[in-house]
Order: sequence, then C-alpha cells, then structure tokens
Amino acid sequence: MLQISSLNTYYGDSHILQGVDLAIAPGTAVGLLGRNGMGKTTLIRSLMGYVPAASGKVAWQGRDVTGCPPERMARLGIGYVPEGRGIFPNLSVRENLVMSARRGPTGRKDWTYERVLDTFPRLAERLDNGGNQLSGGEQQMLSIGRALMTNPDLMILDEATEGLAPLIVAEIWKVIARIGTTGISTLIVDRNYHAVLSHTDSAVVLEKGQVVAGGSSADLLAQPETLARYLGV
Ligand SMILES: Nc1ncnc2c1ncn2[C@@H]1O[C@H](COP(=O)(O)OP(=O)(O)OP(=O)(O)O)[C@@H](O)[C@H]1O
Repeated sequence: MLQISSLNTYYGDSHILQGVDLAIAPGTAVGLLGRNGMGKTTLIRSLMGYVPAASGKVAWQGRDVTGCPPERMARLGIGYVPEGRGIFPNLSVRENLVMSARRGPTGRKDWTYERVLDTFPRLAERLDNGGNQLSGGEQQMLSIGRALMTNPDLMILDEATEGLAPLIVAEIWKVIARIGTTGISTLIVDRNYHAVLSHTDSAVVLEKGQVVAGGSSADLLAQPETLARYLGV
C-alpha cells in the first residue's frame, strides 16, 4: 500500500536519510525504530511531503506521490499524529473533532464523531474544553481522534505515548491495537521498542538514516543482541 524506495533527504548539507526503503501492506502494523536522531521523524516528514526528498520514490496505493504536499497526502488517506500532537489549542474538543470529519478516500466513514467519543470517553466528558485546557494524555487522545475522523487507510503515530503517565500510556496502546483491528494500517514510532514490537507485524530499525535491521516483529523480539546493538542505551 505504501512503498518507499531509496529515499534520500538532506537538511542543508546534512545527509539525513540515506537510501531508505520501507513497505507497508494493507491492514498491517509496522514499527519504525531507532535511537534519538536516527531519522525516524525525518522519514515520516519526507513521506508526508513536509520535507522534500532529494531523490527516491514514495508510492501510495500504486501511484507515485513523491513530493506531494501534506494536504494531498492527507486527502489520499494518510492520517498523521505528529510528535507534539498538533491540535488546535484555541478550539474546543468538539470543534477539533468536527472540523476534521470527512469520508475516507474510498468513501469510508467508519470513524464517526460518536465512535471516536466512544473510543475516548475522556474526550466525551470534555467536549467544551479548549485544546489548551486538556492534560497531555487528553491532548494525545484528541490528536488521535482527529486523525481517525478523517477515516484514513494508514495512521502514522510519532511518539504517541511520549511524556505520559503509565496508565494513559496503556490506554493509548489499547487504542492503537483497536485501530489495527478495524483494517487501518499503522506506522508506529515509539521509544518503547518492546511495546512497538508487541503491537506490530513487522518493523525496521534506522541507524544514521539507514535501515540496519528489519523483518517480522516477533523475529526481532527474539533477537536481543540486535535490539541491544541498535536500540539499547
Ligand atoms: N529541521 C532540521 N534542521 C536540521 N537538522 C535537523 C532538523 N530536524 C532534524 N534534524 C536532524 O536530523 C537528524 C534526524 O532527526 P529526526 O528527528 O528525524 O530523528 P528521530 O529518529 O526522529 O529522533 P527523535 O526521536 O529524537 O525525534 C538529527 O541529527 C537531527 O538533529
């Protein structure tokens, strides 16, 4: 469904992504792992069109979308929950959700306002609160809820559990697992590689902008020396 081939991205003279390949099949969950600064967010920003790639290709559902702007990628069915959340702080929870509502690219409307509130009962209790009045965990839920309201085929979650209390983290992982069961593919970045590997079908590991390991998540979980080498502190 998503196929990234030989992607190279620079920030100025710094060659950040160095020939990255990544594929996501329909309905699967893929983990994107790597220590801080290895290029995970840059890969997401490149595929979404926020950062231009110098070379390489991004194909989405069979068509070449390399260099398409983020709004177009979103219209084509990619929901993006960025690191740092990206909600509208001055709008209420209700407004944040309602303004994101639309059918998916194939007309799908599985994720309605009611279903999102059912998934996140905490948001249902805070509909009239401004985005800036929410706790960190609630903001994260709102960010995920907004992406779901666009009825995407793929959800990209970048550090969705960062800085949250353990109970909220567990709640977010539960929701991520539930999203996966509704046929939406996911691309997940999270510091807790054990949790990522437990919630995905496959994963790739980035080191200095290159894919250095990858395969089925279950296989990777069974390779502690690989995990320690590329992800250990
Ligand atoms: N806007 C930018 N301008 C210049 N360099 C940048 C910019 N954003 C990121 N970088 C650099 O690019 C490299 C990759 O960063 P990136 O954010 O993609 O890594 P990451 O794997 O997502 O790590 P983290 O978990 O810390 O976000 C790092 O060396 C970082 O310092």
